[in-house]
Amino acid sequence: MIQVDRVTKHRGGRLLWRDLSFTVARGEVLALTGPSGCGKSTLLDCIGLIDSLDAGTIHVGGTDAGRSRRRARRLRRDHLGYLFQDFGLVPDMTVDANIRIGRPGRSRGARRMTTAEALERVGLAGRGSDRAHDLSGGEQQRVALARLVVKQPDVILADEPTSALDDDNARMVLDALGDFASAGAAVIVATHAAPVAERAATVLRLERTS
Ligand SMILES: Nc1ncnc2c1ncn2[C@@H]1O[C@H](COP(=O)(O)OP(=O)(O)OP(=O)(O)O)[C@@H](O)[C@H]1O
Repeated sequence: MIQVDRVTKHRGGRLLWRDLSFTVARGEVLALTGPSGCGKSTLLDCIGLIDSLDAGTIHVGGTDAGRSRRRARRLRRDHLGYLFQDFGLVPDMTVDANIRIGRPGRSRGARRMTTAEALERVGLAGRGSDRAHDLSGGEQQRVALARLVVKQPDVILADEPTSALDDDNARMVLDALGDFASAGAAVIVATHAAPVAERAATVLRLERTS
């Protein structure tokens, strides 16, 4: 589902990674680990088509967006889903509106779940008209999960998704990521947390180059 081929990236004059290649299949969870500053978030951003490479290619579902912004936009809309450490919600918007940002995505199987059903799935039934900024951190990450539940993307990119959460909410997020993979998504998680990496089928450790 994700094919990373000989990618290279510099930041601020420093080499982050050179000629890096790997693949992530549907149903697979890959953990990206390594010391602070080694470029985990940057690599996720490149795979998520919100940052650009210096060299190499990344295919998402067989398509390389290359330099085409339109193709990148389509791939983001149709295939990619994100989960961030700081939740990535629009604070002044309602929970329902935040969940709808993820659509249209791709509906796997039969009917797409409604926002109300997705909220029930993540334990937030009836909270759709609350403003995102009125929710706790754990609740906000549940909203971000509900957005993925509705969108059902083929690829989920999660950047330190549990580091701002207590143990119960962290476990819920990890269970949900496992469920997305079981349903056929390719999942990549950047993390410092050993329990997160332990759940992944594959661990890719990046090193600091200097
Ligand atoms: N917008 C930016 N402009 C210039 N340099 C940046 C920018 N964002 C990050 N960097 C630098 O790029 C390098 C890689 O950062 P990145 O956030 O990808 O690492 P990371 O492995 O995810 O780190 P952490 O584990 O601390 O989150 C760091 O040296 C960082 O200072």
